[in-house]
Amino acid sequence: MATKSTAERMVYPERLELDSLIKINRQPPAGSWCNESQLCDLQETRQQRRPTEISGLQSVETTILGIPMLLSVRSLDDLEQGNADRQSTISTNIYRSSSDENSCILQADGQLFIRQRIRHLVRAFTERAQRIRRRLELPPTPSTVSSDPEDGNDLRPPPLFRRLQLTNCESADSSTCAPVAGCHSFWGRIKSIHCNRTLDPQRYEYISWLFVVMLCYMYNCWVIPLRNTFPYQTAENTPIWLALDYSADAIYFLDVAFIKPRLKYLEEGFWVADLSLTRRNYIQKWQFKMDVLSLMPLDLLYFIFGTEYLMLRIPRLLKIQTFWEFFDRVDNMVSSPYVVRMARTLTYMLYLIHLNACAYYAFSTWKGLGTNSWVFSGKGSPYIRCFYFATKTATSIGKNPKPETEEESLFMTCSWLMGVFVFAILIGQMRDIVVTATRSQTEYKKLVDEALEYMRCLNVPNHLQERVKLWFTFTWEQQHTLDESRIMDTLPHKMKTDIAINVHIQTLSKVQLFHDCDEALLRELVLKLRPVIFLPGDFICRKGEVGKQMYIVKTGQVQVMGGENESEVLATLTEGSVFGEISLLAIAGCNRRTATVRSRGFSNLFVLRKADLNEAIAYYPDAQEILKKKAKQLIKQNADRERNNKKEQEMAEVIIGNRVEAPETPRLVHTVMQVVPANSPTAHLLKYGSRSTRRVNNTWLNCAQPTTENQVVDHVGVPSKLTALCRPMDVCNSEASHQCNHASHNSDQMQVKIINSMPHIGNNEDNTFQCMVTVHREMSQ
Ligand SMILES: Nc1ncnc2c1ncn2[C@@H]1O[C@@H]2COP(=O)(O)O[C@H]2[C@H]1O
Repeated sequence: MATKSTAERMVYPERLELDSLIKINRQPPAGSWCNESQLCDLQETRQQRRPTEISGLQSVETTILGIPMLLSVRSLDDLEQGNADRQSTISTNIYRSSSDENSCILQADGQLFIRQRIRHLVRAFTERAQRIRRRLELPPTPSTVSSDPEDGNDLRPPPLFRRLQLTNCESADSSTCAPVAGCHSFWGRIKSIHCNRTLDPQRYEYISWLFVVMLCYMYNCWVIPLRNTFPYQTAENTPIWLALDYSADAIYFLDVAFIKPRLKYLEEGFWVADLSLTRRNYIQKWQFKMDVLSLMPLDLLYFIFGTEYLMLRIPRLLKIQTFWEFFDRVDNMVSSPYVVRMARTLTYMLYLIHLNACAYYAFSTWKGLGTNSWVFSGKGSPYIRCFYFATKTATSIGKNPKPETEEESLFMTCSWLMGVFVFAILIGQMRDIVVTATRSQTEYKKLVDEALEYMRCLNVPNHLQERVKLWFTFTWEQQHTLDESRIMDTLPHKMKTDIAINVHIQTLSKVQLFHDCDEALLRELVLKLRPVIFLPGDFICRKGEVGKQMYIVKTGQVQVMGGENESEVLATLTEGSVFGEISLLAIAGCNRRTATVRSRGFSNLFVLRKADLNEAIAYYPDAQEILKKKAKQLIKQNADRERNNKKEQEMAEVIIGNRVEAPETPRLVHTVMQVVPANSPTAHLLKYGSRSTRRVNNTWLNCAQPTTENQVVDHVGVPSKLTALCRPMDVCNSEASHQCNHASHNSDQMQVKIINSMPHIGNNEDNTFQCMVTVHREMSQ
């Protein structure tokens, strides 16, 4: 192994050796190449004529087996150069004279040597490449998990969806074990551990096991000093205590023998899952020594000293690493690590008090229970009384009995010192934990207060203040931070992308637009998305504004408004919809918004700024095309819709106007009417006209009173707009607002034809309805 690595290592002294060898033995004249056949001849000659020289050379070759990289590269270059030269000149540069024989032999030796070296190098490189490949095939480390496409973080749509469907079931090593069915169940997981043979230290199964071992450790920590000092172990309950002790020992043993040696570990950034390696890794650790020591069977000495000699179990306390490991792992795993940290600090405090209580009781029994006012009187529950005393002294709360002897004074001094130093540190830690846990909330509250104070100073209307408050509340509820970027900015770019993808994956997987986009583009875009929250009724963008950003709906609904006065809902967009891209891409040659978009309820959107979008898609022409195509589709859709609307309105047009003086009835008609019977159809027709005439007449309505706003200023036949105020009772006794359509001009000679009208807006104070009518004069005078 050592020789091999020495051979592979390439060092400079060897280069010197080869250089000196070349210098001493070879001084090739320029252009003294020999061809292949000559080379063979020369080799033969060399073998025949110069055995000593060759052996010398061979020995030198052996010494320079580990050719330095620099030299090897140079030699390779030389060789390549030589080969190239030889291609062109070999036919011309022949072995010229016998005086060059020696140099040619050396040349051949050199080439042979270089060939060997190249072969050796190739072999070494191949082996190294294979080794690296094998490593890369190992399972990824947690830090690479999120970016591993195999793991489902590939942003291309199909894997995206696949990722959502991925189960947590880790397939067992196929070489050793078939995949475990139903691996979600506890037993499935246990089986999977058995099949995999090694354990992932970050998995729940291992942490659950750690919890069990930690409980055993706590049991030992608490019970050993307790039973050693307090009279809680009696002849009757000794078997129970022993059973508990040995159960804990059994768990210790299982941990040391079967669990810890199977733990995967990280080496050079890769998880090592080979059982022999994991075992070796554990054995080499300091923890292993401590674990083995903790299992020291000193209890065998019970046979000599008796079972009440609990100090023999003190080595069990050496397994403290498990306690720390458990809390560290849980700290990384749970959503509120503050609780875990508090629990750990509290455990330390309680344990110190426990030890102090045991010491106080031991001291009291040594001095004699109740012998003076300081020692424990022996009345009541000894443990509770002593624990109370220890708490008082450690925290310096309450009145402590005065020590009467030096030993007692010494004990009290130690207790107080412990209280001052150790407890002060622990309580300080607790305060830090609480402050950290609530810091973001405190900051949020401060910000809200500042914002409201500012608005109050500026006399901002109350309803607006209420909206701001609502925004703060909703944003906090949704994100638990007001400045997401502050947290993210501390992370490396790669990790930020991974997190962003993980966070936004649900939404992005629903964005139809991204289904056809390049994955790399998505990775770029995802970091540039900024979350924004809109309240019900908020306008996200308005028609005609300059478009500076586009949006993706994360949650909630937004409405695209269009038509006259933007009262028509063109579309309701939900999760995964994209809007605002038309003006960004300046499709119709203009960068204005083509529609108004407003939030229906509370909406969570992602915003993508124009500059970011342009920067990202600059290198992705395909994506640009897709975006443009989709934008064009929308524009076309809107245009079609507008055309259809116009058509419908034209179909529904109503001609209204003032009654026009009927022309004088011709005399002939009067004569005919006198002749025909009064009830006959002819008389009816002559009197009331045909059906169609009647219909038209009926639509000539006696409408609203004229208002000053009624103006028709256009030329004959040219449509124009006019605002009519109509009283509902005047408008054909109708009550509905849409009857504003029937508003007319009061001009005697004028009929107006409504070709467009705006729906009812609302009634004014004087009980009139306002509507906008587009008219053109049908006839006049
Ligand atoms: N008919 C429609 N259906 C859905 N979305 C639309 C429709 N018309 C316009 N939009 C979107 O509303 C956006 C308004 O701003 P833009 O014009 O930038 O981009 C527009 C489109 O993304």
